[in-house]
Amino acid sequence: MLEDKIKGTIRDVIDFPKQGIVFKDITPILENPELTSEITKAFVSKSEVLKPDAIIGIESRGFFWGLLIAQAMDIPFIPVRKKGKLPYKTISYKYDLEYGSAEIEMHEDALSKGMNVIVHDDLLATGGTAMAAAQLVKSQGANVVGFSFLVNLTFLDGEQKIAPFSNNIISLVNY
Ligand SMILES: O=P(O)(O)OC[C@H]1O[C@H](OP(=O)(O)OP(=O)(O)O)[C@H](O)[C@@H]1O
Ligand SMILES: Nc1ncnc2[nH]cnc12
Repeated sequence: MLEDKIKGTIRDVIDFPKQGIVFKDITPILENPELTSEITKAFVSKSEVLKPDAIIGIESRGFFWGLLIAQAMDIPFIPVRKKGKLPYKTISYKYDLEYGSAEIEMHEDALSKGMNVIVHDDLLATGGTAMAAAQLVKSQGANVVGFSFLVNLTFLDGEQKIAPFSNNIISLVNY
């Protein structure tokens, strides 16, 4: 089963980046092209029914599959980046993380009104990051038709935070 293969490949790193955090390191998956491609196909088959016009990928680990999914679906990929990284005019949103706080940005012309998008990231923890990205989407008059994550840390209840934007929450692996 794909979930077992993913779980068997993810590496737990204890106390990174802070004491008490068990960090889910997905980099061993990226070293396995076959598994990476299998994951892309799984995301695409679960995303197709939502008929998105674009995939929003969140820096930095949301870029790994975000672009692969968008390419496979032949739709645009839109990067959401940490503050100060995007060169053109931006809109921004501040949020809390499992281990700190951050601010993310999107180019102000990246979305147009009425567009339907999926917000993608590697991992859902408290949901602060995905919610911030969804806020950026909504502020542009576009719609979040779903979220997709490789990993959902269900014990942190991130789904509760993002469900008001869309109930379509795809996750390939749950802990
Ligand atoms: O649901 P949340 O509590 O908001 O946490 C999830 C976010 O945290 C991680 O990113 P991180 O900020 O560590 O940055 P990175 O992807 O650049 O490593 C992860 O990739 C998600 O973006
Ligand atoms: N425990 C965790 N592992 C990997 N990425 C994370 N992002 C937020 N919490 C995380």
